Amino acid sequence: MIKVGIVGGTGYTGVELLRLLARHPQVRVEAITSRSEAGLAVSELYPNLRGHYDELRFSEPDPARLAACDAVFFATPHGVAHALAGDLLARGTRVIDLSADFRLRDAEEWAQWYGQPHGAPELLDEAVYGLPETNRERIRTARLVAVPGCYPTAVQLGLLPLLESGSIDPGRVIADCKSGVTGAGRGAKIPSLLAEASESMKSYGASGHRHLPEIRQGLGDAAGGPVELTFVPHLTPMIRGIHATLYGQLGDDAGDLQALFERRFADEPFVDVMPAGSHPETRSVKGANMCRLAVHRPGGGNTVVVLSVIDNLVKGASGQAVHNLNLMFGFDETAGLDAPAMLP
Ligand SMILES: NC(=O)C1=CN([C@@H]2O[C@H](COP(=O)(O)OP(=O)(O)OC[C@H]3O[C@@H](n4cnc5c(N)ncnc54)[C@H](OP(=O)(O)O)[C@@H]3O)[C@@H](O)[C@H]2O)C=CC1
Ligand SMILES: CC(=O)N[C@@H](CCC(=O)OP(=O)(O)O)C(=O)O
Repeated sequence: MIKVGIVGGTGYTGVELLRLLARHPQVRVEAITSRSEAGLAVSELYPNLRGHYDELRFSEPDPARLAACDAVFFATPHGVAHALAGDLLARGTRVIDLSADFRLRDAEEWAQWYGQPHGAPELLDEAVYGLPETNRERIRTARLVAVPGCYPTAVQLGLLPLLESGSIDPGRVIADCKSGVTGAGRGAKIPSLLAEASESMKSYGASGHRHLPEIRQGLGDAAGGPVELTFVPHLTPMIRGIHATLYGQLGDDAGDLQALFERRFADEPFVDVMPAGSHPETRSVKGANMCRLAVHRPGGGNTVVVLSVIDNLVKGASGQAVHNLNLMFGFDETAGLDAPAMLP
């Protein structure tokens, strides 16, 4: 049994960590922080957790208490892990960061996209990008893991087989993505109000979203060179879910794409390549640590269309974070993560 801490326990990804870890046989949540709810019992704020964490209360972030844990999750806005991760690592606590603080390898690029200087550039060399489907072996020994963003997870998984095999032109890739409103976090924001977000849909960040450099970095690694990506995110009136529709231009010698995808993900417990002709729905992954993919070649032409769905809070954040924890501590990869999706 290991002890874990969660910084940012009142947000959507924090409470999702609690829900998943409640079923984890080898993990005990020892500390959970919130500055605004310090002193409150977890089960009082989140009655769905009654009976699971009855002794646990939110507390102010206390470095000594966090350092007594084997691992600490950061489910906080960007910048928070920059400030605290170095101290925890120095005291022997491993860090799993759900924010974007350590996802980009280049501190200058991070500063440009996040509008503030990188707060811990000295840790970037040892940070491991926590996409198990590409980095499994490095994650096992990592002390600091940067859990990928939600859009970056859905987009990279959908494009990896095509770019790794050189099947598509890396100069012309399009990712048209839709997210539910929990992607924007639990903080009060006007665009997340029911009257603003329901019965409507809109794009945002079309000329540059902060996930663009992260996705480009990952796809570039897969392709072995730069990838020109057009990425347009949209806000849709659903609570959870990401739907990515991905377009690539095939070369003349593209083979059996269905077989390519099935081979690439044959041993992956959290990627499901659906039968040819499928159209995965976001509700088929709601609450589950799963990415469902379908690959299409409309009219047998040169454009490949990949459909990729995840739950932004599970495979797009907290579930993937627990998967990383399982790898880092040598647990069964699926521990705490074997629940199927909820339908409807
Ligand atoms: N929502 C999603 O779908 C996804 C989110 N992420 C990332 O995960 C992180 C958390 O997201 P989400 O759960 O949605 O965010 P929320 O806004 O819902 O929650 C943020 C949490 O962080 C705490 N917090 C805020 N500021 C600080 C601070 N300065 N020091 C310590 N704690 C702080 C808050 O509690 P309090 O203020 O009380 O301390 C709260 O518990 C973000 O970086 C986000 O980008 C990644 C993938 C998907
Ligand atoms: C709907 C919505 O607002 N989504 C967020 C992305 C989700 C997220 O939390 O970003 P990370 O994965 O990088 O942490 C956005 O576009 O900024």
